[in-house]
Amino acid sequence: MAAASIVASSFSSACSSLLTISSSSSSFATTAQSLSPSALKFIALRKGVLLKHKTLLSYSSDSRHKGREALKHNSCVCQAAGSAEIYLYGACVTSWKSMDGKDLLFVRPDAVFNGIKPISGGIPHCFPQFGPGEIQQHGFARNVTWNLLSTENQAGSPSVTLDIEESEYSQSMWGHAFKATYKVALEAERLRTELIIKNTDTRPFFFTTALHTYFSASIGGVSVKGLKGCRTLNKDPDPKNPIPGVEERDSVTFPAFVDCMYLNSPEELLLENGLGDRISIKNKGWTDAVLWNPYLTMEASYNDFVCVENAKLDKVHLQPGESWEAKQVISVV
Ligand SMILES: O=P(O)(O)OC[C@H]1O[C@H](O)[C@H](O)[C@@H](O)[C@@H]1O
Repeated sequence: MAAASIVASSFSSACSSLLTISSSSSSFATTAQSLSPSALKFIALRKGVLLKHKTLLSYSSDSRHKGREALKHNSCVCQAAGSAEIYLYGACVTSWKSMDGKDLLFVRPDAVFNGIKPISGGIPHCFPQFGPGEIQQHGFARNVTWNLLSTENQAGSPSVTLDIEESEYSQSMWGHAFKATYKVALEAERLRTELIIKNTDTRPFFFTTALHTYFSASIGGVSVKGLKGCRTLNKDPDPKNPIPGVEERDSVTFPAFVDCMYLNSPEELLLENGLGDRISIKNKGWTDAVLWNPYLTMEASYNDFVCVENAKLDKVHLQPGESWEAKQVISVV
């Protein structure tokens, strides 16, 4: 799409770029913004038409989230029926607001938006490795800038599609050619994501992966239902040597530190976030789940979020030309 390619080329050198998608009954807008120390570039699309493209010469960097507030301040997006923000850096969805304007995702107060480390919050990717292992914790997909491939507005559901391929940086730690394609679509009271990993190499490879979703919460009131009977690998106390077990509770709560992997989890989990919201987390292809709350190891913020992560913890083996695909839909129920 022409407008999308303008967005991509305008922002290729930027250190941090943001897409905002929003929907309402009568209008649709996608904006892409980019921040560099001296210039903020801004593009707004409405019904697929390029509306604005301008460069602002300064921004304030003194907000808690270094640049995030400045970016939001300069966006012009209708939020009547929900909205979502996606950074090209890490293809990280940093905000998903429902109709009433409440943000159901959480960004940690220690998050930075300067491209120096992964954005700590929202929905970061873990790829091509979940957790510790041969390469850096949670892989590299969360700390590289993705390309904006296209934007769409299908039946009032705005979406963006991003991708990454191997680079000198990725090959310095994982020597394979691949393509990861990630689509994020905003629907009424739902956020849908689709991830496709393709082996574009001449040799087979394997990977593990996850969507490390941070939900806004009041941890004392949080419960996750749907995991009873699952085999577990408890990463507490040693993430490198998880302890096997079986989940026996109907409803998992968070009275202390939690870091646990659930194998062959169901296609739907129900999260009560302790703030009055009941959130359905559905998936296809994400066969496992991870629950994490750092408790007092992150004293400043542990009370305000819970991570419920769709994951693929068994190695996915792909032959040359093969693809793996998984979908997640989160919705307020
Ligand atoms: O600090 P990060 O690298 O983002 O990882 C944060 C957490 O992610 C997952 O939930 C893992 O299960 C945890 O062991 C890890 O501490």
